[in-house]
Amino acid sequence: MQGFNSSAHFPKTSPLYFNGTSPNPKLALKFPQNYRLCRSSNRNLPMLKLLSSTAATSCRTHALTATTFRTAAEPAPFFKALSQLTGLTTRSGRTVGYRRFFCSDSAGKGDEEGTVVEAEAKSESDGSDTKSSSAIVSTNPRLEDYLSVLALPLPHRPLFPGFYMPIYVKDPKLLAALQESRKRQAPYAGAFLLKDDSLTDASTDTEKSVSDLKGKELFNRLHEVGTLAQISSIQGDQVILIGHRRLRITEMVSEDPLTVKVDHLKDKPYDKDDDVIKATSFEVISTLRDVLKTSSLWRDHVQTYTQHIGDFSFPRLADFGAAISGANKLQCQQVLEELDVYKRLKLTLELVKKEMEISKIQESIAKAIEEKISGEQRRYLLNEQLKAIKKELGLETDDKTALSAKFRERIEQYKDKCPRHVLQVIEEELTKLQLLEASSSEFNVTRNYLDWLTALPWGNYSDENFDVIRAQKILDEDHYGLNDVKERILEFIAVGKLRGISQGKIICLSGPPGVGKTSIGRSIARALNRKFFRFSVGGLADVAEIKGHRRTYIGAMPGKMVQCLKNVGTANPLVLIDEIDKLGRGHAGDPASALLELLDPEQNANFLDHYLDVPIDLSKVLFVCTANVVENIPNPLLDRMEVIAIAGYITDEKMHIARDYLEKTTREACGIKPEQVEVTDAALLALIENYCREAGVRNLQKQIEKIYRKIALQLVRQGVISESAVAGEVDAKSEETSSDEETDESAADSGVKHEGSAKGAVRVMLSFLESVGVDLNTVAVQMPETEAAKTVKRSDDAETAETVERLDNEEAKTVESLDAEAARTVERVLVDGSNLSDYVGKPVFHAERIYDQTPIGVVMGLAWTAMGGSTLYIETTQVEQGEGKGALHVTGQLGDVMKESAQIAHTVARAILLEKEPDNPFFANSKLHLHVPAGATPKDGPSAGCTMITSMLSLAMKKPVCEDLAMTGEVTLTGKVLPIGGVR
Ligand SMILES: Nc1ncnc2c1ncn2[C@@H]1O[C@H](COP(=O)(O)OP(=O)(O)OP(=O)(O)O)[C@@H](O)[C@H]1O
Repeated sequence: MQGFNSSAHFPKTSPLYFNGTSPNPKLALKFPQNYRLCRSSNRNLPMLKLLSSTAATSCRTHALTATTFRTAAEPAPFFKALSQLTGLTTRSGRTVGYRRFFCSDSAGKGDEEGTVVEAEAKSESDGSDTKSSSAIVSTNPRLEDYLSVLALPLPHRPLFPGFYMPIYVKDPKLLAALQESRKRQAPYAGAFLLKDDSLTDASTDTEKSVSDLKGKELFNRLHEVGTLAQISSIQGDQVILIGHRRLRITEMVSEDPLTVKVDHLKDKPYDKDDDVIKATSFEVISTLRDVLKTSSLWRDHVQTYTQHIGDFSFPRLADFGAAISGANKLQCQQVLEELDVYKRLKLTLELVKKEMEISKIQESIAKAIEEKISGEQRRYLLNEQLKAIKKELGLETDDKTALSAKFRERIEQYKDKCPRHVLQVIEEELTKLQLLEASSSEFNVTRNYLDWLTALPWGNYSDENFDVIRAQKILDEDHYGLNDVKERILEFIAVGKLRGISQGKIICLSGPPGVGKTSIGRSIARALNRKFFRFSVGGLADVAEIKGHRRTYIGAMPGKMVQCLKNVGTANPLVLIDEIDKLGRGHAGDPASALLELLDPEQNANFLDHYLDVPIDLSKVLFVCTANVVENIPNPLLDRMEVIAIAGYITDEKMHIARDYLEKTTREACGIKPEQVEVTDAALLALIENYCREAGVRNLQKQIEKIYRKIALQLVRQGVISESAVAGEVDAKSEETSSDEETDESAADSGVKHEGSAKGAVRVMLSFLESVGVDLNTVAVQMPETEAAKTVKRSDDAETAETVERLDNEEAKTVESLDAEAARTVERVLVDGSNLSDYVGKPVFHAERIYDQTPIGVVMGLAWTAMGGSTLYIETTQVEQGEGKGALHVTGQLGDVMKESAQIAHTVARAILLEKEPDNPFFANSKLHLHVPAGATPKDGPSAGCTMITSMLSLAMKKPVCEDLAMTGEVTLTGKVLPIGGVR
């Protein structure tokens, strides 16, 4: 124990070796299990080679115990390098402390054979005074005696000498063999990297599949070069291995568990003073140092290494670099297989350089993210500071205060009219708002709620107009006819005038499309001076659309009525509920029932919207609904409505509407002046009869728009042509004018000449005055000048003014005449029956009159169609005659009802004939064929009954029916004609 600091205490821990030296069993007899002695060959200082107590599973190092330090005065080169590498400084003197280096001399050994025995032997041969006990003699085999070892497959990375590695052994036989060998004091095995299976994906080559490999198969999959591994501990199926020296498999000994014969490999001899090797190793160290600066992971590795490595050498450095690099297993295996130290160092250098690049990228990524985060934090902080400063200076109140102030200001205007309970709710919500955190979701809910609550026009009504005359004027202005509707509105106004207030009512306008239901609604609002709001409920299936969502839902909204009130800003608007007969019915409740609450005058004074949650008064709202088919309106709703039917327009009404309303508005919309166009009555009539036969006027309006658009284009085109013609003429005229100007210039010249003669006369006069002795110095100077100037001026001014005036007049005349000419060229566009098809295309409908004279057995009937109605013929002919052949055959795509009604007609006609001509056996002996053209159009209904009877009787009695007579009506079996509906 000479030279050994016996005062040091070492914890007894499991022996995990990082130094690559084998634990000497001899020593184990003398020293505590977890340390052993070596010495620095330089100064013969005993060196305690600490055996790491690092727990294999946690990779934590606990072995921080007393070791001796080398003095700083004699630092070995690698010691210095690695001292820098770890960033730790050594303390000079033989201080007992944390071990941070290893003996550089041992590097010269170039192999991990530096066992204690050898170290002792070496120290003895060096003649050092530190003597180990040579009495300790090993009875166990030395490392090189292990020539046949169990082969352990390593799936992920090779094991480098000096490193430990935990592996999991799933194969129970192999595990038992390992345990057995441990017991036999020969805890060594061979660890070999597994080759990738060419058939399976490397990533699926899991531990399990590794354990499935056995015998020869496993043998073939092992890399030849591996590591002699000490089995440090076995816990369950976890085996901790410590790498010692390189091995090469020579042959297989036994299959299960796989045992192989091995050669122990030694590094090729090298010159440790070789400059290239030194330089390469320095480069490896310096690169490692660079990586260390950025990678904390590496720092741990290096620290562990420097703490526990015993023999520093070039080969060891190469192994170390490769082992801690993130290189893939094949690259690591390459390093393991390389026995040439210089080449191994080079390979390692490549790997650590790559690592360096990766760590640089890692650093830049980390930096970028850090910068981003810190930038956002900074901005947030600054914003908060800014807010605080502004608040302190009184420049800005915080969000909450500003919001509360806004809401208070809004409600201030309705304070007197707003119901008390609403004011109370608003106040409560405002208080709540102040207490809530601005970033919380509840804050947003409250803010939105207050926004809606304060935006409604509480008690704000528009001034109603009770002037019946004015209202009538407005209604007539916008719509022709519709007297029922107009009358009802005037009644409503009259009642309102007498009572002083108007009550909300529900009017339902029903009728075919395009008869003006929607547009009259707008007109009524105008006549009553109410705000207008329209919403269509066609296809509406969600009750929430009417009653609103509950506030608890994300994105909750109030219903349509609340939206309407906010929109119009008054509490008594006219609300047009369009297409009420097309209300949808979905899973989300029954919208018809929700509308009931909205429309019912009994209930809507306290209409409760789910979102708003405070009752609102809708009793002053005038509801107007529109529907195409009244029968489709849910009964409870229909009950509460006052239905006004608009039947559709007859041709005469359509003519008026087209002439006085549609044409006017379309003309204005197209920017055409009334005098520029004329659409004749014949054209309008043709348009109505041959193009637009529907009950409403929407299609008629479209056709008129079509005509006017075409006229507009025609006018613009003509305008362009005549403009260019005018421009041509103006050019010609201006040329003429310029030649006139030239003439005037010559006239001006003659003026000058004239002026010249005037000046001559003055001169004669002056010489005369001189001759009579008058001192005319001044006079003479002034006189002729003044005179001359005056003369010249007069002549100049007069002439020029005259010329200009003349020219102006001429130009004005030219422009005027050209304008007139242009106006003449842009002619009035005339649309009449003959050119109507140029504007609207070929007629859609043709005259239905097929016969000028209806033959026997043919009668004209009336039919109801979606367009309103039309006429059709019913024809009957005799097919066969003979005793008892009486029968009826019907064609023309007739529905069941119509077929039945044909049978009834046959029976009734027979009865009538029997009554009128008892001797006529026509029906009994004739097979009849009844047809209703056009065969492509499906027809149904009972109302053709009387027409069919007439047609059959006409045939039976051989009498034609009057050609301008049409009929319709269902007939009973006894011959009674039932009343019809829907005909105006
Ligand atoms: N009596 C009329 N006088 C003047 N214009 C009319 C008249 N009737 C309808 N119109 C015009 O016809 C056009 C179509 O009318 P509107 O859209 O109101 O029809 P509607 O009955 O509401 O149809 P739908 O049932 O399809 O909604 C409007 O431009 C309207 O001005």
